[in-house]
Amino acid sequence: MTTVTLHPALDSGLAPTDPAFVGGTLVCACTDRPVRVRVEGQVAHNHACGCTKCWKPDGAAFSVVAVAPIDKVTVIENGDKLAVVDESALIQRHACTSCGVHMHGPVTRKHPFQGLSFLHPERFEEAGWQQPGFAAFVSSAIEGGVAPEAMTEVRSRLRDLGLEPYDCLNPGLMDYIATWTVQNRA
Ligand SMILES: N[C@@H](CCC(=O)N[C@@H](CSCO)C(=O)NCC(=O)O)C(=O)O
Ligand SMILES: [Zn+2]
Ligand SMILES: [Zn+2]
Repeated sequence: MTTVTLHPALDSGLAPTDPAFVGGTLVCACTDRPVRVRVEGQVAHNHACGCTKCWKPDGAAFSVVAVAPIDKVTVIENGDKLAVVDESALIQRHACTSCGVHMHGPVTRKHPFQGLSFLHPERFEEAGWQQPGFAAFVSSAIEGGVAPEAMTEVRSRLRDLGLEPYDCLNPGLMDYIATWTVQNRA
């Protein structure tokens, strides 16, 4: 049986979250002119995501992705290297055109997540960022190439890490989306 690589920040156990983390700088993988993005404050709702849209390190089946308010996220260096991956997507993922790392993903459209930017906190130069709390879009990992037969083991390993696996978002976020939908009916 081949063991699926979940993600480098998951496979060897989660690092501690620092309650005093005040923010930091995300850096892409380029050695030449890396893109840097400043984030003020701690990230929220960090999760492992199995969807095909989120950026993953080479060989990883999951991304690690969190949110911060758009106004707390600023591109500070080499932003000319960024391009939007898919203009039609809800999350406007800005990727480094040299190394491919997604550096920020604002949601500006009318949506429950409007005003949030999706970030990959493992790209922080600093330690202490909020660790993932659940696993989302787990079944979508099959779309990304994980063998269906491996999914029982994948879900079991996620649970062992304390990351309850869901095939969409977690119940708190799904309830939030549904509540917003009711309140915003035309
Ligand atoms: N099966 C699809 C799912 C893609 C998807 O819906 N992804 C979610 C989660 S991304 C981070 O939590 C989403 O909200 N996407 C919005 C967007 O991508 O703009 C697949 O795997 O492709
Ligand atoms: Zn880069
Ligand atoms: Zn995703």
